[in-house]
Amino acid sequence: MLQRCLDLLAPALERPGAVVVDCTLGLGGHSEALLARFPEARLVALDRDKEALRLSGERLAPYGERATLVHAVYDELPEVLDRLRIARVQGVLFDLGVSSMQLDEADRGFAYAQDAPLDMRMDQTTGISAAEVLNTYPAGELVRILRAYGEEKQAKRIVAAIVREREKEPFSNSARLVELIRDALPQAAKRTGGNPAKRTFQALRIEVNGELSVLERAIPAAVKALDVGGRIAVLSYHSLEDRLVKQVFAAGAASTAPPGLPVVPEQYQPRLKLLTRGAELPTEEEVAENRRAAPARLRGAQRIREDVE
Ligand SMILES: C[S@@+](CC[C@H](N)C(=O)[O-])C[C@H]1O[C@@H](n2cnc3c(N)ncnc32)[C@H](O)[C@@H]1O
Repeated sequence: MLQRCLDLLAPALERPGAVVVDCTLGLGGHSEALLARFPEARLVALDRDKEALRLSGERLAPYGERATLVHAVYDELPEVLDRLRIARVQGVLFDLGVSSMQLDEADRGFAYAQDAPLDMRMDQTTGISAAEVLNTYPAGELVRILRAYGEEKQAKRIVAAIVREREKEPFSNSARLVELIRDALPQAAKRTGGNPAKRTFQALRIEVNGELSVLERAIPAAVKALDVGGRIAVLSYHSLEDRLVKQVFAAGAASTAPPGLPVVPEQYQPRLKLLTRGAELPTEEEVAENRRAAPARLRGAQRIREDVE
């Protein structure tokens, strides 16, 4: 889907002095593709994970001053652009979720397939770990998180088992949680939806990193940073993220005029034009090449009007 992101952003970036922000640098694959495809553009790339910045810094070193890498959470985009004295940008890309590096490095605790300390913080310099969430949150709060962020139908059952177990001994590693979930679920629930621990792990990761609240602030901030004509592309990997992106784009693309006006004045006109019909999905070939791309959803929009303050 990288190619489609690049095509979607292209009309805004094929000009001298264009600035594109990669809000989710990761290992720098998308950033490198942006620099290669748009030779006249400057890249600003953010990641909250210092290890990602270190690795992609080496990868992007050949691009010299065209690439500026910043350790930041993506809802800090307005402050980052202020510091760099960049007033407006022509493109923004989000490739949400965790990177393959984070999943593959067992000791980060994101993967349910390997035993590791239950950390799950993307920025290991701040915040609380997944183990602390499991060991300290009240049962009702854990049920809410599993339902809201994991869409886990068996939340009550799983949380009852967690609370029972943590009283005997606090959680520290992933294998014990995976085993507990497998034992807690009824047979029928185990047969559907892949690994039974998948939804709980997703929910914990979202809670630990405050992912949805950060995204809720970041997408409108990114739209606001766009120049008129500028474009934004967002790749999301679960329905909660995609729903949020869809809502922000739909609100921007709608007129805010009160009903009954014969002519819609400028301040009520839409600020965004949608560039994708619904969400675009990966092709069969893309999924065959990379199984982690299977749940991807791409949405794009173009800024077509200034805000009227
Ligand atoms: C799916 S990966 C991006 C992979 C990247 N496109 C590449 O080509 O390697 C998502 C990255 O976004 C980072 N990330 C997730 N949430 C973030 C946030 N709120 N602020 C900044 N970075 C974030 C993660 O640390 C991770 O490195």
